[in-house]
Amino acid sequence: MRTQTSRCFAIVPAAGSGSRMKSEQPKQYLSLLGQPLIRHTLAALCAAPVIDRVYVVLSVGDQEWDKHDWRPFGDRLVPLFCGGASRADSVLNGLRAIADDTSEYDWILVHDAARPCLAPWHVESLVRELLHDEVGGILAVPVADTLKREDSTHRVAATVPREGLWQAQTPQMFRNVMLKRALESARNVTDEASAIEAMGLRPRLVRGDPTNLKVTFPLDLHLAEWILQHREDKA
Ligand SMILES: Nc1ccn([C@@H]2O[C@H](COP(=O)(O)OP(=O)(O)OP(=O)(O)O)[C@@H](O)[C@H]2O)c(=O)n1
Ligand SMILES: C[C@](O)(CO)[C@H](O)COP(=O)(O)O
Repeated sequence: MRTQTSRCFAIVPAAGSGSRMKSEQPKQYLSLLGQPLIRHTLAALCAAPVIDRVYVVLSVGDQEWDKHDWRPFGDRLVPLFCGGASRADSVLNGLRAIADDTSEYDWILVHDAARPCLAPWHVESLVRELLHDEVGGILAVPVADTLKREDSTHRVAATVPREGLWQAQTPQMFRNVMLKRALESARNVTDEASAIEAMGLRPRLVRGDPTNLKVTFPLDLHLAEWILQHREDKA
């Protein structure tokens, strides 16, 4: 799955505050099956043979990282204390921080710290589908529900056709140089693909599944727990 000229690296933005979780701790450190949530995320990425190294972007003032033992991951895991004001800023700061250790044509897989249920097959499908792609792409799932647009009174203004609509997930995989250029000129993007699209390019959609959920609201923590427990039961 590798080419001789380019390697794959992961960047994990983990400098958010998790305001929608309404918890005292940043959500990436909340306990999930007895471990910090982010540990599940990093373990999944560090276990992927196709990924050379995992860089985790933490906020400059992170008080939690050093309270945990990360030695089992060895030098496959590198913390960078350079998070920014937005997710896009954190990713861009991370890319700048690793510039000397990566080449322009290496692949970068950006994955939210807040998606702890990443499975080996998610990473394998993404890399297999995109390794020879000119643009890169993202994991995503087709929208399954009927979509409604609201009016100002919370009544249905319209039913929006869902054909061709997908929900973006992570990892999002792009060439180092292209991603850096895209994020340097991007404004208010919530994912890497949006920055690439703004350059006139069209990222590929690689089908994932809903188990790779983002922990955003308190209920999601319970869903993530259930997913991981049942996946472990199957192993
Ligand atoms: N300035 C920021 C904001 C977000 N993130 C990271 O981006 C990922 C996805 O963002 P989201 O789920 O929105 O996390 P938060 O910004 O922490 O949550 P909220 O929007 O509820 O505050 C998370 O892993 C989060 O830590 C980041 O690295 N730097
Ligand atoms: C990148 C992302 O996970 C795709 O679904 C998502 O956009 C990031 O979350 P945010 O809440 O928009 O920061």
